[in-house]
Amino acid sequence: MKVTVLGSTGSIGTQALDVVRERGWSVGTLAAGRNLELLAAQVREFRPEVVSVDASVYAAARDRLPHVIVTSDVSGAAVRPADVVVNAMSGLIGLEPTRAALLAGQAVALATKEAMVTAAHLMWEAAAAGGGRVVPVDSEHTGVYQCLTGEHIGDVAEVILTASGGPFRDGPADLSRVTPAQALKHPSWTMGPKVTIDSSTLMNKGLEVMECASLYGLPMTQVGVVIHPQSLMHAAVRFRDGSLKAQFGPTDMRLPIAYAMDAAPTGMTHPGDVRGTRRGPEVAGHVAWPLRGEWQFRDPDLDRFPCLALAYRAGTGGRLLPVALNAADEVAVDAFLAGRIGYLDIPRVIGGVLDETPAGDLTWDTLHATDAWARIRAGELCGVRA
Ligand SMILES: NC(=O)C1=CN([C@@H]2O[C@H](COP(=O)(O)OP(=O)(O)OC[C@H]3O[C@@H](n4cnc5c(N)ncnc54)[C@H](OP(=O)(O)O)[C@@H]3O)[C@@H](O)[C@H]2O)C=CC1
Ligand SMILES: CC(=O)[C@@H](O)[C@H](O)COP(=O)(O)O
Ligand SMILES: [Mn+2]
Repeated sequence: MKVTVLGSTGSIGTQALDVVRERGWSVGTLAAGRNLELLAAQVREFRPEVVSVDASVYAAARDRLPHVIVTSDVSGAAVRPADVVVNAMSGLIGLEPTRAALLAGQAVALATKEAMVTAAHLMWEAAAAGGGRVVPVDSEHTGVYQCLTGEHIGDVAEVILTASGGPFRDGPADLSRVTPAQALKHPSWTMGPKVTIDSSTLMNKGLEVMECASLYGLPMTQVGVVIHPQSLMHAAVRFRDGSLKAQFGPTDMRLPIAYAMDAAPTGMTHPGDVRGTRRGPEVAGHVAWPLRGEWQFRDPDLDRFPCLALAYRAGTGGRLLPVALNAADEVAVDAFLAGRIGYLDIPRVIGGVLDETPAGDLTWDTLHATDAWARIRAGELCGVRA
């Protein structure tokens, strides 16, 4: 199998290449941002024909990688011939390459949750127009996909996504003095900085509720969240007869990545279009992972973690609110990591932006205009400490 990995130097990207190595697949195209050191090592090992890098390091990349075609056109990289395209870019920058890949009829293993959060119907339109297919990489959404395999989407009563609860699930009571270093200590997963901070505020789970509704064509009211500190159950689906099916697995993203790569060529062309897949061989020695210990489940505390409520608000309101929420969150998380705002300013900034988001329908033009506006407004609100 020939693979493209966008965001190859990140947490998901490097693990996708672990799967490629373990399975003996080949790599045709890699896209990274600015980490030329790691990209050069990946080029030496996997020998892609083309690499894409962020425009700011294009000249340096050409000097450093003379034996490979270098571009800064990541959407162009996304449409190059491949059996599967793994999109592991973080943030809204991953949107255009996802759309380009779907329009070009690619099979996409999609980690970039922002695509389905902000622009689901534009993604599905692109898939319909170009013949592209998509399977989610996100651990909860592959869990839902696997639970839905062989079922009828009309029989779903509720989907439940698990959340670890993040590093502050049991304290401190006062979150106002939380530091970036504390928030970056995820209790169960090792991930990139943006998604790790989002996990600590429960915004990650809020984005995932929206992602789930978009992928499976469900209303927000049918997607719930439960805190499960062990991060071993990833999702469950409750059916109308009262039966509950759950997906469990070790906390290792290589399993969802491998599953999505196997499933993408027969993946979804429209919401809820779950076909399943023949599973590939054992991933990272996990077949015998032990069923031991205590597994706990409890409700999330929306007062302590207002980001989750903000995400439900944006997802339920729909239209341009998810775009504004996503942009405001990206700006607020950056500002928190840079020490410019406090931890509790994150929901304050996002809520302020949502309050002022103009009404309007989602198109590519309104998406980009709203994203640009929300980033500016969030930046202004970051300058104002509560
Ligand atoms: N990490 C995880 O376990 C999980 C992540 N996800 C989702 O997957 C996505 C990726 O997350 P994660 O891997 O943690 O993020 P990281 O921050 O670790 O990685 C982001 C990747 O995007 C690359 N990138 C930045 N700019 C560009 C560009 N212009 N062109 C191409 N690539 C670029 C970065 O490159 P560079 O470093 O070279 O600048 C890096 O390779 C997110 O949407 C996240 O929510 C979902 C479930 C689990
Ligand atoms: C691995 C994965 O899918 C992450 O999105 C994970 O869900 C983050 O952990 P939280 O449950 O703390 O958000
Ligand atoms: Mn997840």
